[in-house]
Amino acid sequence: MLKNKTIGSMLIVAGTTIGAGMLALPIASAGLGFTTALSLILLTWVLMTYTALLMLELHQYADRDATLNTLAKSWLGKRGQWVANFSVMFLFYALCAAYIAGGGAQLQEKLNNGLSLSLAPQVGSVILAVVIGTVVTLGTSKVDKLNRVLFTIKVCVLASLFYMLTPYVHGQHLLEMPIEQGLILSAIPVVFTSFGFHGSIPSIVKYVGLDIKTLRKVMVAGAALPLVIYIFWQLLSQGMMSQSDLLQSQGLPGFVSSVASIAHSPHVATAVNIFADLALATSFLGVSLGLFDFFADAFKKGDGSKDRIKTALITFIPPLGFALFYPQGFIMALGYAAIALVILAVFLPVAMVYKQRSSKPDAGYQVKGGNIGLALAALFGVLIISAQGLQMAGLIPAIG
Ligand SMILES: N[C@@H](Cc1ccccc1)C(=O)O
Repeated sequence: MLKNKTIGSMLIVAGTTIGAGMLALPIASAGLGFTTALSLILLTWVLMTYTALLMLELHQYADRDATLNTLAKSWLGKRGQWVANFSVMFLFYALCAAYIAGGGAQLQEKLNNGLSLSLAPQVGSVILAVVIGTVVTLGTSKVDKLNRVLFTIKVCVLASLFYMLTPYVHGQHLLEMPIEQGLILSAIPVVFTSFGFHGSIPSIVKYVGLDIKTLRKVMVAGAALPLVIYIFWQLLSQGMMSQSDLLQSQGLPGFVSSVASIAHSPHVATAVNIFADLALATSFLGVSLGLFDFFADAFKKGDGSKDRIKTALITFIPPLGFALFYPQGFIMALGYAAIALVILAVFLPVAMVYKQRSSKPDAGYQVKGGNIGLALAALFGVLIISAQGLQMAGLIPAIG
């Protein structure tokens, strides 16, 4: 059973991580050249795995169902708790709203085409929110089961895409250098967000139990799988087109049609679209699970069905409302999501672990790297926030 949960949890981590961010990667890193993009991806992966392990270092002394709210309260006091709660809610509501709006529109289009209906996009959003909301309310083991199915299909679709596209990769495209140094800074927040899953760590701890050895495996493997997939994805996207062609593609649909026309195959476009839908679905599952458990803890809701339904309403109604009434307002909110993610996935773990290590010198599990590791992680956090700030102020090119 535990082994089963270990694999399931690893897939929840990988499924949450591989989402909208991966779809944005080829365009976000278009002007970097393969080597630079690869270095940035590797560096971000190290950072995110490191901070996920820091979270485990914290969880080992806390209750099994502790969340960022309780951890921040005990290590950083009321103000820290406030910052933690605000960043979790901001990040998760923004992501859920974006998934509901984006996924809902895709679902509506499929229903209309498949069943010759003429539903409004909002209907798609409502259906998507109700389906995912029901699964999350039914419990983590149901999320695990659905996620396994979706994730397996997602990997198969991706594998067939890789198979179809590899012949079109040209080595010389991979040797291109960055077009403009500023583009590196612009790509940082997108790459960083694409490796994000940290809000779901407390849910995984609650599900697996406080077995730090197993949890470490879950985090390391769960973050390594996206790394491998992202590297292949970069090889394909940057190997098939020159940087200038990539830079000219108009968002994801433009990128998909260029790829499909290079491969002379409509199947490629279908596969990318299916993959995009599944990426949104698994990421939405993981993110809403994290938000659900966060609220259950914050409002002291139990695991009875009445309480779970109440928690589900707090989790899903606000982002659904935003998605229905302000479908476009989220591009901006997503820009800020990177900042909330730096707070939640870098600054808070670093600060809490620093405090915990000073008060418990003979700690059980301790991530390697000491204070230098903590300082470097914090420094990267500052760099990411600065990159996002410069982009918002219009001082470096914005992408996506
Ligand atoms: N990594 C996710 C986004 C995400 C960030 C932070 C937490 C959870 C999910 C994506 O690419 O879509």
